[in-house]
Amino acid sequence: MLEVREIAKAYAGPQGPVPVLSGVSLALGAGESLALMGESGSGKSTLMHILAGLEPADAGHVRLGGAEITVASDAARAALRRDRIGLVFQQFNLIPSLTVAGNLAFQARLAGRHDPDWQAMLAERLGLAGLLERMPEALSGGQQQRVAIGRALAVRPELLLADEPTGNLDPETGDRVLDLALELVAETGAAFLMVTHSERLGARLGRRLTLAEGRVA
Ligand SMILES: Nc1ncnc2c1ncn2[C@@H]1O[C@H](COP(=O)(O)OP(=O)(O)OP(=O)(O)O)[C@@H](O)[C@H]1O
Repeated sequence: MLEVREIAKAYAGPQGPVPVLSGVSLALGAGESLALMGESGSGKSTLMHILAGLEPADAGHVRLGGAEITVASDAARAALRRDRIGLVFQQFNLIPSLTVAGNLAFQARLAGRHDPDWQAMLAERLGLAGLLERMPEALSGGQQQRVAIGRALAVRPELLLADEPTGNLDPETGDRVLDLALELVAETGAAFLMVTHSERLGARLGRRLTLAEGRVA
């Protein structure tokens, strides 16, 4: 489903290109989960941005269900991200002017796949059914992150990418949010890749992959 081959990426530095990723490969099947770990600066966020099509790679391939993300145009990458990828960040990134219901529906509507029954089921499972008309500013951190997960899953993504999704939550709330995310990705058959610094959280995912200086350790 997700196939990553020999990804390379460098950023321009004052003395020439500084390599950040050097030949990173991985594969993730439907319903599988992977914790992406490694020290600060090892390239985790850069890899995640490339997988999401938010940044181009210098070399290598990312394929999601047969579609090539790496060589697609900016517009094609944006469409792939909208239609097939769910993204969850440490900062919940909800749209402040939309209610919880509006946030949940946002990406699915853009993708032309808004399904009120599926959204209602997600809201119920995520404990958001009583909060649908609230604005994000009136939610706790854990509630906001549950909305972000619901919004990402509402589109029924093939791939759910999460960058430190529980990093801004207290450990107990973070555990509950991760439990829900793991349950829902298992049920939807999405592939799930989560960046985390936490060995404890990483151990809860199916596999772990550690980056060190831009390579698979
Ligand atoms: N836009 C950019 N321009 C130049 N260098 C960058 C850019 N983005 C990231 N880097 C550099 O690339 C390296 C990897 O960064 P990245 O954010 O991927 O690491 P990370 O493993 O996610 O770190 P952390 O755990 O601290 O978030 C770092 O040395 C960083 O300074």
